[in-house]
Amino acid sequence: MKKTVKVVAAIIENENEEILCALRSPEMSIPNTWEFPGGKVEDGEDLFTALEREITEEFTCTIKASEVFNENVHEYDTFIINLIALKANLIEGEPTLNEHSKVIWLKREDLQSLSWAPADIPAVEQLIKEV
Ligand SMILES: Nc1nc2c([nH]c(=O)n2[C@H]2C[C@H](O)[C@@H](COP(=O)(O)OP(=O)(O)OP(=O)(O)O)O2)c(=O)[nH]1
Repeated sequence: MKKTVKVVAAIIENENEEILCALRSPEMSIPNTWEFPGGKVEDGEDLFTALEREITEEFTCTIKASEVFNENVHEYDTFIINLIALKANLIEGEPTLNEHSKVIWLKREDLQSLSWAPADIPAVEQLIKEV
């Protein structure tokens, strides 16, 4: 049976109404795809704490997660992901690359120009519909 992993991802919007998008590196799983940055929730950890921890680890900046925006279950070849996208605000610092290949800020209408990790498509579609 495939394992189900619970993953939190951050929808971070800047003052220009642009959303932070991160490119997974060739060394990461699901390489060279775009994602909302985040990672796996550890046992006993709440979603908000998990996301704030992951962003500090991966980008050396501080966010505050505010609310659940989209939740989706997607089956990959080797595992099932329960992807929970949370709205979040950048509190301190700017995203610095530690593991990812690239980050960019994109307007909602331009999000579909990227090659997203398949599990992220529902969150991308909801963002485009949002305004
Ligand atoms: N962070 C993140 N992961 C995503 C998204 N969409 C998606 O399919 N994934 C997948 C990629 C990975 O297989 C998994 C998350 O793992 P990760 O590598 O980002 O998390 P992690 O830091 O906790 O992982 P690890 O180092 O413990 O392996 O979920 C997304 O939008 N954000």
